[in-house]
Amino acid sequence: MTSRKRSPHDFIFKEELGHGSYSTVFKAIDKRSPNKIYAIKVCSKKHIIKEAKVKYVTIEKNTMNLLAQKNHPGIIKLYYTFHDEENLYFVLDFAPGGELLCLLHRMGTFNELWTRHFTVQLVDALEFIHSHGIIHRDLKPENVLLDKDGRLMITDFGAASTIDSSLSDNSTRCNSDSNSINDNQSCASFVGTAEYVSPELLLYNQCGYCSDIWALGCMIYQFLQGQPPFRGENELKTFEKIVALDYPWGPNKRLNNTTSPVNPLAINLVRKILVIEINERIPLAMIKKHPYFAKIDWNDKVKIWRGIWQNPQGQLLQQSPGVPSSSPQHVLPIRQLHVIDTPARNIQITKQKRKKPTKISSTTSSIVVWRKRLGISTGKDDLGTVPSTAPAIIVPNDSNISTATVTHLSSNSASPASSQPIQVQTKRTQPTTPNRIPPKVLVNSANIRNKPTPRQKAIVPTSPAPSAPPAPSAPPAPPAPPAPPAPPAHPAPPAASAPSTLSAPPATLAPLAALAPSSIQSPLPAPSAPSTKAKQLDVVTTLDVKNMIDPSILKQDYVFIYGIPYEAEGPAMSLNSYNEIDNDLITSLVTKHKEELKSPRMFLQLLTLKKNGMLSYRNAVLEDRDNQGIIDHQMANIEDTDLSMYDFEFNELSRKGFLILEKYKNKLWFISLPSYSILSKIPFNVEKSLAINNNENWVDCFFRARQLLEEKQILDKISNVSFDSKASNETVSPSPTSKKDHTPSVSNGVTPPAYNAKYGRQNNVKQETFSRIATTGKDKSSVNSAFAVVHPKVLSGNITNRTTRKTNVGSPNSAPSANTYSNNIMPISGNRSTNLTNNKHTPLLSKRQNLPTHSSSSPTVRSQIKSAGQRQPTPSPPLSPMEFSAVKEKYSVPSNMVISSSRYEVLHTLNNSQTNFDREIASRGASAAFKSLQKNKKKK
Ligand SMILES: Nc1ncnc2c1ncn2[C@@H]1O[C@H](COP(=O)(O)OP(=O)(O)OP(=O)(O)O)[C@@H](O)[C@H]1O
Repeated sequence: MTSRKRSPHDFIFKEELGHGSYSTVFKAIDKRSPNKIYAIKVCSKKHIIKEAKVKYVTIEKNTMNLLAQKNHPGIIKLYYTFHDEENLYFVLDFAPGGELLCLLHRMGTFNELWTRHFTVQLVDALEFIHSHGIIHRDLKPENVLLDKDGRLMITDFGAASTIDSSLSDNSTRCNSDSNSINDNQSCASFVGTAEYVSPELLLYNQCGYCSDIWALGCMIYQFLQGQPPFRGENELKTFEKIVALDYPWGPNKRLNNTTSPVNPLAINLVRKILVIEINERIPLAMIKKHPYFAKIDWNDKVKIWRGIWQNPQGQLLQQSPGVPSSSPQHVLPIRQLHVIDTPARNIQITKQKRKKPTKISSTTSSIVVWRKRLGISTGKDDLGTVPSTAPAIIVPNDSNISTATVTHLSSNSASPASSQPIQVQTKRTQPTTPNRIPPKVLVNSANIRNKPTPRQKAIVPTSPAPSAPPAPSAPPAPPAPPAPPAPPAHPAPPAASAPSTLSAPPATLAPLAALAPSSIQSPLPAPSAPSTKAKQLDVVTTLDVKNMIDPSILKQDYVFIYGIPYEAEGPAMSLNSYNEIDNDLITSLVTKHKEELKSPRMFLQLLTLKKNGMLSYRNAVLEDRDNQGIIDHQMANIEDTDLSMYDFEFNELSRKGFLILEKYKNKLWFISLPSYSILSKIPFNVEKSLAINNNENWVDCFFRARQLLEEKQILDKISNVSFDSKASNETVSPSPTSKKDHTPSVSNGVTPPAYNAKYGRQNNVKQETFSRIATTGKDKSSVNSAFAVVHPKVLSGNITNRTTRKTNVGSPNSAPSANTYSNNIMPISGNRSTNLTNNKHTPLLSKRQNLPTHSSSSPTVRSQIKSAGQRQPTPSPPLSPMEFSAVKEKYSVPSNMVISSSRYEVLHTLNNSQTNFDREIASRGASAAFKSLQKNKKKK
């Protein structure tokens, strides 16, 4: 690490890359050497102290300092640290590829080659970390970032712990066949993330290098299966699964629904890692010798540390033993992945695919509660009563349950239980239904479909007219409709998206299992009759399917619709200034039409959102009353780049929620959700209950629709590409650094993405994707003032996501977890009240919260950070036609590249405004209207 004193003034702060529980990370350029781009982690001192995070910051700094002394490609390097009155600053390697988790979620699972490639790098990096006496303790795909070439870099050492050097020397730490265990106080505290926490920490308050290895095993599994092995409905259930080794294997399932068998060697490796007994858990040294890595030359660091999209097929990532050569290899070409190498990566498929792993808080309450429940002593960290004996862990009766004894490893017998062996009933073998649907899905399925929601109850009349004609608008249930696809927002357990395969054993695995060396146990259980549980699942699924009205509908419900025409006039404004302006525009229009909006409408409309993105409505009353057939009025297509969505709580008398859809140059659509009381007074018979998914929020479903479309586009592309040498020789888009030099209209450091007009337009690529997040924070207060504006044209707008731990405000790579949209969703409503009655208008678009304070930094730095964080507009330099074509040429990308929304912005802008780049901007509609509105304000 360089000792030269640096300060915030030495850097130009650009856009925010994300934030963690106690920090915000910005991209920054070194003023002294502008070619150097860093990630600067800014930690507000006040916040750190208030949230009692001092310990973690210190650990992180010390650990990274230690590791930075020796360069290792697999570790994010800490270059400088400094502080001012307000903040601490960590200057780090910039990882433009974002989190490995994002990549994984984009792809669903990694194929054989990628899994091995990343695992090899993880093992090498982990070995390096361990060789310095450091246990990471929070290894997970979220804490692994990617550099521009797709090389992974481990980060987030806030939970790290050092092994007392007296306990083991270098050779025994990681190169020997033993797994060191550390039971010193700091090491045994509860840190980590529920899904990746090791059994020794859960059971004995202990962790060691072996705990990182456990997490590595979880990650390998996740690469192959798309989600971590142990995931319960809550933390406690997750812990139960961990100590019971309860995890299923299914085929490697890709986003395009193709499946390929999992290499039995990989399964074997994971099984050797996910072992409760730490002495039996395979150590790193042995992992390297595992047949899964038979062709890896661990000494060839250059080869090992090639970026994933630098790897020509067949070199490092050779076909491995155990996998038939005919097995499908979906390897993206280099340029396909370049999309994540730019700030413009905001395709949201993935994050929505998962349930956010729960980070175990420093209070460790979950583990303490869990242990207490099981009567396990929590040793010195236990604040509760200590039982005299440690009872067996109870897991549900299952034919696969075997009993294993986990001996207590601690020499420290602080608690009476610690000297007792703990009987753990452990599922050593794979469950009989490898493809079983996770309980969560069953619960959802049953609950959602079979139990009426409050709203459903409300709209079912107490005494329906017996002669009521069948709903004319209800399309007949198709004879064998496909089961509803799992919402993209859900993690993709193999069976979740294909309920029809619930009880079927994965046939694709069978031939592969036969190929496995005899020493390797087949991952497949012997085919057995489906369990009662599975049968129940089938019944539920069948019922669900029968009950489905139209599988193409994502959501359908009764609403009041107001279409308010407005004129888009006045000069255009820059994309970057749109957000704030737009907010005011909406506020103003709501004010203007408040009387109209407040007055209840006579007729409810049945609003329908289809999975293809089409939004239409029909008059529920007329159709229902007169049986006149369905007249669907098209409103918009969700993927329309000119469409934006807003969502805020209306909270006025009977109104429950409020949603605005804006269609450029057309109308503002105000969609109001009727309250239960209104619904119950509806005079007509709606008991046919055309409502579908009415327990889900509209905006969430819009996101889902977009997500489905996005996924489809990506899958279309992925399925069309092949990974050959030709592809790898083609030009790779410029690095973010080089782009910058020629980037027009760079505000907040968001470089214009590359674009290919020919491809984007002519091939009918839907470039528009999701939005960035406008505002969010971990704490409720920040979220409460959040208001998401989603506008694809404005660098894809903003989404507020109250459940996401991290939010990359201003960074397109900040796509919020897709899962949050579908599971926890409701990104925004409830917090953005527009009090029309009092005629007070809370700003609809709140400023970003949770930023570190910068008041004591220099005005320049402050303003840089501020502008980076708050996305204030910066003037766009005009481009001459020649410059324009140079830019266009420079950023043109191969035709197989996914174009995300930000790319589209530039594409669109360049396309439409060759001569007046800085004036003719894409969002001419509402933005222009608002300009005139602003003028009016000024006049007043
Ligand atoms: N070096 C980096 N390069 C690029 N992006 C980064 C870098 N470091 C962090 N980020 C981004 O910023 C986000 C926040 O990082 P940070 O380390 O502050 O939080 P975290 O470690 O993920 O959270 P916590 O420490 O609360 O668990 C990350 O999720 C990542 O997306």
